Amino acid sequence: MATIEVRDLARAYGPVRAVDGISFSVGDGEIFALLGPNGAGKTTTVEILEGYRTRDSGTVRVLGYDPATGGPAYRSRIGVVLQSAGFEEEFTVRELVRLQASLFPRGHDPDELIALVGLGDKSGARVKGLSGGQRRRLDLALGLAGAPELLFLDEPTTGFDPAARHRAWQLVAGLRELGTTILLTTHYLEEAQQLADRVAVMRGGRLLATGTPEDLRAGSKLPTVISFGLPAGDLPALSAAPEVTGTTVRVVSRDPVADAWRLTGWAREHDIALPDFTVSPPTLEDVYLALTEETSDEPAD
Ligand SMILES: Nc1ncnc2c1ncn2[C@@H]1O[C@H](COP(=O)(O)OP(=O)(O)OP(=O)(O)O)[C@@H](O)[C@H]1O
Repeated sequence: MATIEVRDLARAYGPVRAVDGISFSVGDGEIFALLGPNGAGKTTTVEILEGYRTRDSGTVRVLGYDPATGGPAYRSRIGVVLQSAGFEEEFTVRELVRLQASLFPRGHDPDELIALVGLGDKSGARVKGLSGGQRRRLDLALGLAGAPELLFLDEPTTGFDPAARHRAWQLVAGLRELGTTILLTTHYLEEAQQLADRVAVMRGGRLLATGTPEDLRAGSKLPTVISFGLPAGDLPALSAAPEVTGTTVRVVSRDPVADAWRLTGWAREHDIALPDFTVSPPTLEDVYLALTEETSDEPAD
């Protein structure tokens, strides 16, 4: 059974159709990323699923509950990591995590959790002395404190340095091993590509595409780009005309396997170096940009 089941969900604020009839489901143990530009309707959707906002129409089932009426029984089974939780600044990290864990029937061990998010050496520090990235890690520890079956992660690594981001990714991957279902929103496409089993791209309150990152890339029809340092000698015929910028050659290939084969064969035959030879298929970011730029803000009915 799906952990999250959303059918024809809609919510307007006055004339703004923030969520305009979307349907999707998230399977048990799946990591699902909701992507989209500012104002796409992600937060509205997520907050309806969390039970913090009302909907105008549509059906929503999460862990078998309707979040609008699930009350404390529902809330005790989910974890929420907000973009900017307001903390009690005078508390220490350990005090806050202990307090949060004590609110749930089967909370995690606070010290283990603090170590898990990499705040072990800050356990006794007051919140007011934490850096922005350390606060986000504390957000994560607080979201996990109740050992939730379903975790809502809203832009979990905004403000993280690269090492902290990789740690957070490992942490989320570890949660997957534990079977936690995760609904993630992020503006980092690499994060979605790394973590998500499936992604949904949203804009103007609607879903533009849903699928695995690989499905979206394969379905995008975006080209693979072959690039290399400008070699001596005339290049062989390729599926598209090479573009030369400075000392770099770029081929927006229509047939990457054949072009790579022709180029490498030609280079070996003539003993020519192809420095930095790279074959780059479209990334999730390329697909996302193509999807969201193609579509106007006001989808026609
Ligand atoms: N409480 C509100 N009152 C009025 N309009 C709102 C309210 N909350 C959101 N909106 C509007 O609804 C639309 C969707 O907003 P939402 O916050 O759901 O988008 P988002 O995808 O989460 O954006 P971001 O990436 O910036 O967080 C926007 O046009 C926004 O201005």
